[in-house]
Amino acid sequence: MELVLKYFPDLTSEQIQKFEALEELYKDWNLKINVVSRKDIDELYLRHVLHSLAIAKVITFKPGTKIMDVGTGGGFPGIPLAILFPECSFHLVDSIAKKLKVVNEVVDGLGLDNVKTTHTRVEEIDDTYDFIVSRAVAAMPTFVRWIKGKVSKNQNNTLKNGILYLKGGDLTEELQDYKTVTIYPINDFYNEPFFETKKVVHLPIKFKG
Ligand SMILES: C[S@@+](CC[C@H](N)C(=O)[O-])C[C@H]1O[C@@H](n2cnc3c(N)ncnc32)[C@H](O)[C@@H]1O
Repeated sequence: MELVLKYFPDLTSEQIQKFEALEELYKDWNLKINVVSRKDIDELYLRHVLHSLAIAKVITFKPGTKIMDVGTGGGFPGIPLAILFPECSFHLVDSIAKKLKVVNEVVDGLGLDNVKTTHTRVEEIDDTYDFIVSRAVAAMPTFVRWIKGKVSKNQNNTLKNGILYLKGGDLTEELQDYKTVTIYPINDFYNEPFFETKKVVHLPIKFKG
């Protein structure tokens, strides 16, 4: 938890209490339903919480911003972001029910009333969002196809509406077709070896009309 405070020193006591409660909740639920690997559970704050919150180093979501986390798995990046931005709404979607069982338990345990979850493939979602966040779900061309028509036009934030994706490695080839993409190396925000090759990718989405 000190790691989170190191990079997010302005958390409220309520946010600190929720981030502290996360570890216990995940440890308990992970014993029953394994959604987070053992190594990752031991380094939950580095590998999951801080990594998810890298998106918040790129953008401060304004109150009322509507966000979908596609392929949330055990709740990342959606749950840490929902704690950090309690006045934004988060829709966490995954195609595997047992993962969402854990997410629902954590959401209830933390009393996160700005989070809803849906068990479905994202292609089936019929709604629009200001931003779509994600980590480790699909290659960008596939991902962009999945979320087509799901990004809304309203722009109240500092970044243009679209995708904020957590990705690692060399992205030159995968992202070469996207002229409007911006890549933020996470080690510009955090000084931790774990993030050495990791990035936040912002891809604004054009919409019709
Ligand atoms: C490697 S896991 C990543 C989970 C989480 N985002 C994280 O980083 O810890 C990929 C997740 O995407 C989900 N997924 C894959 N394709 C999907 C789709 N079309 N719609 C919804 N979820 C999908 C899988 O069920 C899985 O939970």
